[in-house]
Amino acid sequence: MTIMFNNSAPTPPADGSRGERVRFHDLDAGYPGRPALHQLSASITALTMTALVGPNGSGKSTLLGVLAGVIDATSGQLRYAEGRPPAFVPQRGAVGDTLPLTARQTVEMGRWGERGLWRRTTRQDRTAVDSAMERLGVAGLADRQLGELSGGQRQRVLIAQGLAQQSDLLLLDEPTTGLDPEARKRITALLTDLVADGTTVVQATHDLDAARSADACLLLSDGRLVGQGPPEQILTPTALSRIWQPA
Ligand SMILES: Nc1ncnc2c1ncn2[C@@H]1O[C@H](COP(=O)(O)OP(=O)(O)OP(=O)(O)O)[C@@H](O)[C@H]1O
Repeated sequence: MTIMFNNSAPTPPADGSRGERVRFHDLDAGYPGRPALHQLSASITALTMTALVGPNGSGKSTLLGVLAGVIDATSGQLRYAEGRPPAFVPQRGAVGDTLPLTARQTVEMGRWGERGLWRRTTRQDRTAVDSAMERLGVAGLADRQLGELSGGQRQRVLIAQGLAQQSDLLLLDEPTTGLDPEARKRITALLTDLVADGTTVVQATHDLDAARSADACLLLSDGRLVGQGPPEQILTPTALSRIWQPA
């Protein structure tokens, strides 16, 4: 497995086209005794929103994990354009309810990669945490225990943790799952704003409205990439019914 970094910055070239932020080729990945991704090749355009779509078990979280660097690919190539290390927002259900952490402490964990566990918090850390919490509308929840928050509040705290990392590449695993339609819309609008502000966003989602508002979709089925392109070309009724057909 090769991981490469190149020197093309993720800013749009003068002709208005956008560069690639991430490219992968023939990527295989999985878990002991269980291959989950097979020969995936695609690119993520900088400063766009990409939706990873597919049925349960199709490999969306595994692909996000590989892009985030928390799961090792077993073969293939993964190339990042120059930029900061990705920020990863895991599925809400993957974060324990019983962790004795306040909302603010949870967001502060987003700064660990920058400052390490032991260095004292700097003014820059505090500013990053404050601004992420304000942007997600969770500043008023700072002292509440994470486990006491509603699903939507907890989701916003986790996204704030991702934002506090101040990366230009934000990877989110099902950020709108389990939320009411209003909360889903708010999070989708926020992600769209982040793209406009210079972030490349990749989200795994079962929310077809969110996927349709993305710039590009990667459609997965059984660990294989079966479609990539603009949502109107990929999320067609035929493709969706074929992929979601009961076995
Ligand atoms: N920790 C794990 N150990 C072993 N196998 C796993 C593990 N996590 C996922 N898998 C398997 O890898 C495959 C892909 O799972 P993955 O979680 O990436 O799918 P997904 O598309 O994100 O699913 P969902 O929509 O249900 O979240 C599935 O067959 C799944 O059973």
